[in-house]
Amino acid sequence: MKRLLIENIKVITMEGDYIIPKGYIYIEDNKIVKVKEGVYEGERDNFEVIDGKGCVALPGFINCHTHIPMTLLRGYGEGLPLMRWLNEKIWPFEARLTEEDIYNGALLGIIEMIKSGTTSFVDMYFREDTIAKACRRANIRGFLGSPIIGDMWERQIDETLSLYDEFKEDDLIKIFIAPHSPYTCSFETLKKVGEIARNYKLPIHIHIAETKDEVNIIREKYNKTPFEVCKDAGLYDENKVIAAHCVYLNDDDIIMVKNYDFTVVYNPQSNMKLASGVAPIVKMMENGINVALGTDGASSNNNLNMIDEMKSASLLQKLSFNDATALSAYDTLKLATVNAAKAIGMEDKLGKIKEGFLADIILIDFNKPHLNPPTDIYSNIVYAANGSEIKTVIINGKVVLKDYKLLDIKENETILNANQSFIKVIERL
Ligand SMILES: CSC[C@H]1O[C@@H](n2cnc3c(O)ncnc32)[C@H](O)[C@@H]1O
Ligand SMILES: [Zn+2]
Repeated sequence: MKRLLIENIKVITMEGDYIIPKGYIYIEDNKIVKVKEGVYEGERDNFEVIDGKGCVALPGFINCHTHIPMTLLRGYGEGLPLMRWLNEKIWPFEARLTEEDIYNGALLGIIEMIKSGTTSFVDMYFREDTIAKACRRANIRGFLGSPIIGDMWERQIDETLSLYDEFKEDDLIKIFIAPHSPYTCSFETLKKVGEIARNYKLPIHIHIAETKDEVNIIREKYNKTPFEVCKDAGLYDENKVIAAHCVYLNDDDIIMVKNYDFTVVYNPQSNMKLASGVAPIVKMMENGINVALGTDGASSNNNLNMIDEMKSASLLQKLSFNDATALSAYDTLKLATVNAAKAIGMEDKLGKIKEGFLADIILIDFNKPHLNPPTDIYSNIVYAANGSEIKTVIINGKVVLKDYKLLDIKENETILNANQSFIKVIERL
């Protein structure tokens, strides 16, 4: 059995607002066995010990909406709104990606995420089998959905089912079903996806109501809102749904989705960058809808940093509702941890530092000028931190980042490979 002890540590448990001012976290294999105030007094033979002095422990962040290999498209297709961005720049580039490029982009994204405190991500992209390999290489949790989009949907559903077969016993990888959106999937496709999700108990990961253009396209085709179309196709019935964006929803949509197991994933930076709009997150939360947080792909953000995203998330709601009390720092932290764990059906295993939970933990180094004085640690993490303070990252009980250094992955080589992939794709265009 592997034993890991983190001592002299302040712990933000995310169990209510319970903070342990100075204590220890004791981990056996991949589970948290003890979280306690004070000094560990048991025996110490065969232990890995981390001194957490000056650090704050937090559950690892769960990025609930990504397209991880899109790190290769960082800075590509700048300055366009969604539909032009996709049609003119992104989709032609993606059509030329090889499996190797996808692996290189995924590994680059994964190390960027680990170094900024993310320990799980919910992804939608081509070749999730390859992305799973990158997850295993880096020891990160991936909730992976192979896209269902356009006319090839029957073959794409088969792909999802074979991935499900391959990974159903996996510790780190879980397979989701991922219809791209109501504007790129037919009604028949959405119906079939709903059925498959029910039969195999696969959570659904989809984009809904991201832009006004989408709402207009759907209104013209169906005379309904995007949320109504998905409901009428039976997508929500008995299924767990994780819907990215949800910028444009009316009061009836809000009342409708709150009756289902439905999580809205707020992507503030992507929505600002593509000028898609501001999702009414405060209103959704007041109505009891679960809200989580995602970065979206690196091409519409342009990073995968959840600390950065939290700051935008909170500030944008305050500005949009003209209310400084809106989306507090603590509630914003919940979007990236507790609410995210609920979104992926892991609320009894992830999102808190709690006995019996999986050991996905990050240590934030508060010995930094910009994090002092530590008057309000929630506010310092959400508004003052920038990700560069993530000193140690533990995923599934394994230390993957220690003293700011990745233990198992060569960072420079990963960067080089991704840059070479980008150049090769451009040559193929
Ligand atoms: C078919 S895999 C996922 C697909 O989605 C594209 N994408 C990336 N960001 C967005 C977004 O904000 N809205 C809609 N689609 C998006 C990505 O480029 C892939 O083609
Ligand atoms: Zn997206």
